[in-house]
Amino acid sequence: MGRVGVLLLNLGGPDQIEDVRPFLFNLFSDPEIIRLPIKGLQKPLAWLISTLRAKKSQANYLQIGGGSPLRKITEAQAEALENRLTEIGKQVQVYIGMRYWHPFTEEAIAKIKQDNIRQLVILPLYPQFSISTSGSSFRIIEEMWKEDPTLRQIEYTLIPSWYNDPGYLQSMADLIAQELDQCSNPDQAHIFFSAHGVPQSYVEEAGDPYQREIEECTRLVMKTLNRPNQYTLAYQSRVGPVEWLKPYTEDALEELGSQGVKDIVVVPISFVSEHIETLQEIDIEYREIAEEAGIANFHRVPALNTHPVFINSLAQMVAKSLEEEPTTFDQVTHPVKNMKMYPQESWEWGMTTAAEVWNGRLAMLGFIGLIIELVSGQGPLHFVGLL
Ligand SMILES: C=CC1=C(C)c2cc3[nH]c(cc4nc(cc5[nH]c(cc1n2)c(C)c5CCC(=O)O)C(CCC(=O)O)=C4C)c(C)c3C=C
Ligand SMILES: [Fe+2]
Ligand SMILES: [Fe+2]
Repeated sequence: MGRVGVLLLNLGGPDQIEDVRPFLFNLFSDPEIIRLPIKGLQKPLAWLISTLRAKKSQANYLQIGGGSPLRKITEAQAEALENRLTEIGKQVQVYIGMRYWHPFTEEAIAKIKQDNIRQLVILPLYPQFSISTSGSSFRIIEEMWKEDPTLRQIEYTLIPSWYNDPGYLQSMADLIAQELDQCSNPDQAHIFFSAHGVPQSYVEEAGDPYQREIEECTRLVMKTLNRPNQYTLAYQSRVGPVEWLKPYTEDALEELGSQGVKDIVVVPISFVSEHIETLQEIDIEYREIAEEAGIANFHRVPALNTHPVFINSLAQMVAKSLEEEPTTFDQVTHPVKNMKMYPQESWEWGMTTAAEVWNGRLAMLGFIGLIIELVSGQGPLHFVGLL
């Protein structure tokens, strides 16, 4: 057996404030994030939205020190995983491939080639699969594989999602229990799972398994926790004009407040590191909404980061995956039958409901409106909440 590697996939985040706009441009250039029916519109629209959104997004990053902690945390996770793998007798090199910022997935793959890795485990740091996250990363890797015969000589296995892994569930339950025990009346506190949202159409039209995996994951975390607390699942971080998975976090908080709930413990469930949506959105924005709704005691469970039980669970998944038969990307970029990744034949003008909806949306926004917005800073994108 030749050299062995693990490729950790993650989203990436701006390291400093100047990175915010180009980071947003990369994000909105991804057809798995904004699904446009015409390829040629993707880059101009990404340029427009990233330029218009940059100010608001920068203000949020400034509230958490001017950049995302994601790179440092992911590096610490990679190092901890490598050490744990060594302890269990596996000599493995761990690489980090971010989708929208440094170190990019392309850079990681170049190093993997250079280091002459013969066997590779591809492990997204997203517990649940979504077309918009793991799916998008798998797609660009698949494209690199198709174009490069040297890469095709690497044997690889891929772990599409691991929301039901017992070690992961245990580490989540441990952190929740610790936070509950800081409440004055631990059994009375309401556990509030806040998952990152996706547009409803991903689940309903494109067959994204994300919602099902999130629901199953929260159920399993509660089972592992084995406490009598009530719990709620809601979805945060909606952007843009379309409907996202419901209930929205802000609505669910208000509802709990009106029911007289006084203590909540918020659990970020779709991401394993601290990042802008835990440190800014939950800790600042949602805390304020909760307090205004009368929820006096707002607790938040920290992200897993380098929790030893969690790192060990990743090491065990890698060790198990190394024993498995090598796979092919097609098996994995389509973990669910009939799930629609981009590009697809049916994403043609007027051919599908999705395309029709987009035709309507684009017509509705209108390029004139976009120009008004650019010049005045006020217009349709403000109105629909993209900015
Ligand atoms: C499982 C987690 C995530 C899903 C699912 C997801 C889908 C998704 N996101 C956007 C738009 C944006 N996401 C942004 C930042 C961001 N997204 C995630 C995770 C998921 N996104 C993380 C962890 C981060 C932050 C990284 C960091 O800097 O720490 C942003 C930029 C920030 C902002 O301006 O608000 C946007 C925009 C869409 C449209 C989408 C599903 C289609
Ligand atoms: Fe996101
Ligand atoms: Fe956000």
